[in-house]
Amino acid sequence: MTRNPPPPGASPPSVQLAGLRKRYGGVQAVDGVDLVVAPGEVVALLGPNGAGKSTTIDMLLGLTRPDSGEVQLFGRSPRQACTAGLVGAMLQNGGLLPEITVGKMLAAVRALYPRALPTREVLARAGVADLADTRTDRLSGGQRQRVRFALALLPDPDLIVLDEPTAAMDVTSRRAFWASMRAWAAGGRTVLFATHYLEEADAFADRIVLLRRGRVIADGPATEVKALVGGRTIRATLRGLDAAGLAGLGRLPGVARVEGRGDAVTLTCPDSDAALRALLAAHPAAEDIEVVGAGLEDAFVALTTDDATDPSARQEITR
Ligand SMILES: Nc1ncnc2c1ncn2[C@@H]1O[C@H](COP(=O)(O)OP(=O)(O)OP(=O)(O)O)[C@@H](O)[C@H]1O
Repeated sequence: MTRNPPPPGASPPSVQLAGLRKRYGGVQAVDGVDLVVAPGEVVALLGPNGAGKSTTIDMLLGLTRPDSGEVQLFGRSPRQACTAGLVGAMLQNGGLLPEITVGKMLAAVRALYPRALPTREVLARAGVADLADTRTDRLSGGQRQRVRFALALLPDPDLIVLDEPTAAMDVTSRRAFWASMRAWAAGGRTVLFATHYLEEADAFADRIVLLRRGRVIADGPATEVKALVGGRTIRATLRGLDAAGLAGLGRLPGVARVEGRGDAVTLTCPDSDAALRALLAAHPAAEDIEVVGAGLEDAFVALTTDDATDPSARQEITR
């Protein structure tokens, strides 16, 4: 990552995280995250429960102080960037003002920003114009989320940060939400969003940052990360395989993860062709060989959960 100042005239990155760490008691929630997001990028922070997505986002926004490391947004501290109205955020537990209509709430919050979009425009952009006269305590879970999205759009920010934005939405609301978001981002704005869903990251982001146990384990274009996690599974019977032999399978080319149960082994493979050749070379007596396509979600879960037989096998996908 670049820690030098940008050349004169170049715009600074929208987000620059360097060596970010945060520990809660015995849990290392974030363990050395480096990330640079350029203006106009749409980045998904992807990872299972507890991977450190929300903690990273809270530090990025200046809501949680890192134990060590640095955060810069547009070359400024998070507080300076937020005060200047450069950043809009939609967090998991953000509240809405009670006993007031959506329209009135947006107008009240709008007055706090140095520059802000007209309330009517924000209602339309967030797809909640029909909720302007609805009281905030009468909104459904999905509607609340979309109103919170409207709040995030109010300052007309250059960067929007969303922590699991579609968590309470049904399929129709999800689609409508992403359509609004796409239209907003099309103007060259930067978007960083956290999600558990690989499909959602793939559909919307042009770059995926995969987190596991507070660390970045993959970072690249959605297509590359998908290829990394969306491989195939090889199953085979290897008679008399011991623990060392099982660990050895995890080191074969093209293999990301290995599981063994008795004589039956299952290999999760980003490159099943290379893995199969290597498997047959190492174990010519292998029997009952099957190669099956892994669903993207299944492969993602396999690569990011903590119950792998041989943790060293997963180092192959670390960049
Ligand atoms: N305030 C806190 N106090 C103690 N532990 C915390 C706190 N916040 C987070 N953690 C722990 O830090 C780890 C990372 O949590 P974090 O919420 O950042 O993960 P996440 O990827 O956002 O998960 P989820 O998808 O469930 O929201 C977890 O083990 C969590 O229990």
